[in-house]
Amino acid sequence: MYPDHPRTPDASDATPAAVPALETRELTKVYGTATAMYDGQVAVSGVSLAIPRGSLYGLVGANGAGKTTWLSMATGLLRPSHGSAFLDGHDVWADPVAARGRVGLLPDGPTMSEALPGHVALRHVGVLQGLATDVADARAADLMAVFDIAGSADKPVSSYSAGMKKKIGLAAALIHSPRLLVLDEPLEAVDPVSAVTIREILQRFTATGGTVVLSSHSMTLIEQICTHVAILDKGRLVTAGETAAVRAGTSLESILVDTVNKSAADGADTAAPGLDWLDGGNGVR
Ligand SMILES: Nc1ncnc2c1ncn2[C@@H]1O[C@H](COP(=O)(O)OP(=O)(O)OP(=O)(O)O)[C@@H](O)[C@H]1O
Repeated sequence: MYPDHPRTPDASDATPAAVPALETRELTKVYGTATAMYDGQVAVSGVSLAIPRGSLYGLVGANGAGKTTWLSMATGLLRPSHGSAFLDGHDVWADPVAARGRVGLLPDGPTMSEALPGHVALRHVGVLQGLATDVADARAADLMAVFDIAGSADKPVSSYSAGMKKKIGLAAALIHSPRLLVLDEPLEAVDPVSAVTIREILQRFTATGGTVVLSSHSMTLIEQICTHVAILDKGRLVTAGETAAVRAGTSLESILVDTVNKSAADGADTAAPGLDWLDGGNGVR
């Protein structure tokens, strides 16, 4: 039932297993230009992380923790302020063609021309990734069937629901059968049935030698399918490792909540306001 095209062999298949699929060293992003009045927004601060090949690596953190910024820098979508990133040992900025060809990306935002019908948009992505047109068409059809959006193949992507756009974005990330998948919140807005399918595809992908890095706010998803997990808080890497070791017998949710609460308490100079006025409409307006 799943797309079953073998990954195209290339020189990268000779990469030693010890070389991480993705590695960042001291990766840092400061948005904006620092002035006398403004320090700039430090979104990611000195994150060094190695993603082992064959792992299904989860990235978690509160809203604004820096997940999207780190993923974007790690894959060459966003230039870092400092530090470096490597895909299969290739420097993302010094050797962009070799590095970026290895990765299938589901970024936070549109990945294709949304004015095009879904199957045409996917064909374009496949051809841009070096596939012959007939191969791209066949894979687009396979992927749209698996993700249950084949019935909308002739409709423009702009007319798709949020979940359908997520699924066609995932199809675009998979179409060239990459070695590494980097997915920003792949299950956001996706229905439960499709979510099961996607989880199975990701697990199958790693079982056949691929590597997946994904961000998610679903601790259940991370606990159930991720071999490894990293926690970001306010742009800093708090902890990373095998999921069981990071959990250490407790839940990821409680670790994340404790981490965020502790750093909020450390940074607060006054107690957060309550919402006493939110009383079901019974109080004084
Ligand atoms: N283009 C930008 N310009 C300025 N600041 C930005 C920009 N993009 C993100 N930020 C800031 O960088 C920080 C990290 O944002 P980022 O989107 O990476 O977090 P995230 O962990 O992916 O959040 P979420 O879970 O809400 O998607 C936040 O403080 C955010 O406001």
